[in-house]
Amino acid sequence: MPDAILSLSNITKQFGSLLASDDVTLDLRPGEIHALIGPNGAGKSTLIKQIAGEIQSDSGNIHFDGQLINEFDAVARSRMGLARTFQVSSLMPEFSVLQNVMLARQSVSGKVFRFFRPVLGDKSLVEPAMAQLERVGLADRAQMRAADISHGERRQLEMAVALALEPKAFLLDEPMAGMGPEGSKRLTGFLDGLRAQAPILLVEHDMDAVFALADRISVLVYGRIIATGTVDEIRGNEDVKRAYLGEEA
Ligand SMILES: Nc1ncnc2c1ncn2[C@@H]1O[C@H](COP(=O)(O)OP(=O)(O)OP(=O)(O)O)[C@@H](O)[C@H]1O
Repeated sequence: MPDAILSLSNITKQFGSLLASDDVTLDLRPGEIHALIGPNGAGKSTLIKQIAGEIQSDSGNIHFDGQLINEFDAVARSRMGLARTFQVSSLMPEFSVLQNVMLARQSVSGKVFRFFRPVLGDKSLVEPAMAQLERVGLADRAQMRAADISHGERRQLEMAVALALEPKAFLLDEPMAGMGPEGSKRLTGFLDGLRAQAPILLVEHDMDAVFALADRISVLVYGRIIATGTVDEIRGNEDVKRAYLGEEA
């Protein structure tokens, strides 16, 4: 079994009397899509936030790329190559589509700028940024303001920004949300290929996408992982059917 790039051991997080993460242990291995599913309020987003460093766990350890990262803040984790995407806040709406990707590129280029202007004038960033836009199918929108593109295109742009960061792992929180059937299909195909670049921890309610993509699935219910396994194992698991999948499986 290949070494995990990301591993959580015995993570707990309590909000008042609510145990949002209850002794969670899971890992993400090279080349895989590991889906995290579960009912509303099960604690999926809370877990992603702890991995990304946005909220602190009460106990447990998180290792990423061979290091214990419990004490690292979100910026440090993202610099290490942990890419959290599909947060609209990560885009700059007034900048062009191309400029958004250029800004992401410069953050990994090692150059430090205090202001945006020098970045946007750096011609060496244009070509790699355009290449990322080509990959996600957004090259023809390069000069539009990020604020003016469609919802689906914004998702593609977030993906291009994530790619530009050259991450070692992706954390994707409901990428299919708000997408039409056509958009979901396109994104599913894209994510399928993306796992070759970096493994993906995928939180998603769209079960068609999860069953099509996941190498492994973990099921979270009331903050606890009740099962981890392949698509077939999870579909056939009686506890999972009772707690979440019901007729859907
Ligand atoms: N900052 C907070 N303070 C108090 N309670 C919180 C906080 N954040 C989340 N919760 C609670 O923790 C539980 C888990 O929430 P979380 O958003 O992680 O679930 P989820 O599985 O992502 O749900 P969904 O599928 O609806 O997005 C919920 O009961 C939620 O109300």
